[in-house]
Amino acid sequence: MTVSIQRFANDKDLVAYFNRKLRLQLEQAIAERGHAYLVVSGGRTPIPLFKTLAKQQLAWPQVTIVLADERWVPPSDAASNEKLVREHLLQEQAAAAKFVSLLSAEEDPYEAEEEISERLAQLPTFDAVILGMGEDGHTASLFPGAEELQCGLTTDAAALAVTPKDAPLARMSMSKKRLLDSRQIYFHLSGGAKAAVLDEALAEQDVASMPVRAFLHQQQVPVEVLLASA
Ligand SMILES: O=C1O[C@H](COP(=O)(O)O)[C@@H](O)[C@H](O)[C@H]1O
Repeated sequence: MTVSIQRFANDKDLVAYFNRKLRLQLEQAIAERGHAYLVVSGGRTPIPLFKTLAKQQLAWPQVTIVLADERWVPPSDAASNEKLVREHLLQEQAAAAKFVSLLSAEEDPYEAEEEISERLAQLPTFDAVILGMGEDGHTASLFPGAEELQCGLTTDAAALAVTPKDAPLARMSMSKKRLLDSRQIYFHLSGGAKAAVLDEALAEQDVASMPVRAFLHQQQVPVEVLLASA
C-alpha cells in the first residue's frame, strides 16, 4: 500500500482540506455503521484542525474520540493531551461527541496498562487515526530508544506505558497493533523540519531508530500524509 502525500503551502490550506475529508469520512461511518471512531493525537500541531472540526455540523453524539497517546499527568496539567482535546476539540458542536480517556486513577502508568488496554480493546476498528510525528521520528508515544518500544511494536495489548529516554514524562500509548486496527491512517505534519524527518523516515525501513516507519512502511492500512511546509 503506497503512502500518499498531500503538500500544502500553509496550515490554513491543510486544515481546510483535512476538515472536509474528515467530515465526509465521519459522516460515511455514521451512515454505514451508526457510529464513527476517530483517534487523534496531542502535541501542538493538531490545534488549528481541532478548532475547525469543533465548529462542524455533524452528528457528534455518534462520534467517539480517543487519544493515540497521553502524557501521564492529571487532565488539568498543561502537558495533558486530554486537556488539549477538551479545550480545542470537544467544544461548540463537537462538545456532544463521546471521549475515551487514556488516563486512570492509578499513579503509576505501568499499573494502569491492563485497565487502559481493556478499555481500548473493547472499541471497534477505528474509522480514522490521526498521528503526529516528533522530530526524533516518534509517533503516538512510541519513542526511539525507549525500553518499551519493541513491546509497543509487537504486543497484542491495545496500550502500554512508555518512559521515553529523553523526555521527563511517562506516557500511555496505543500499541502498533491497536493503531493499525483502523480503516485509514493520517499523518498531520507541519513545518520544514518535519518535512525533512518525513523524507528520512520514507527513505529507510529501520523502525527502531524511527518508530513512525512502522506505520509508513506497512501494507495493512492506507496512509495519507498531510504536510504543511510553512
Ligand atoms: O509528545 C507528543 O508529540 C507528538 C508530536 O507532536 P507535534 O506537536 O510535534 O505534532 C504528538 O503526536 C503526540 O500525541 C504527543 O504526545
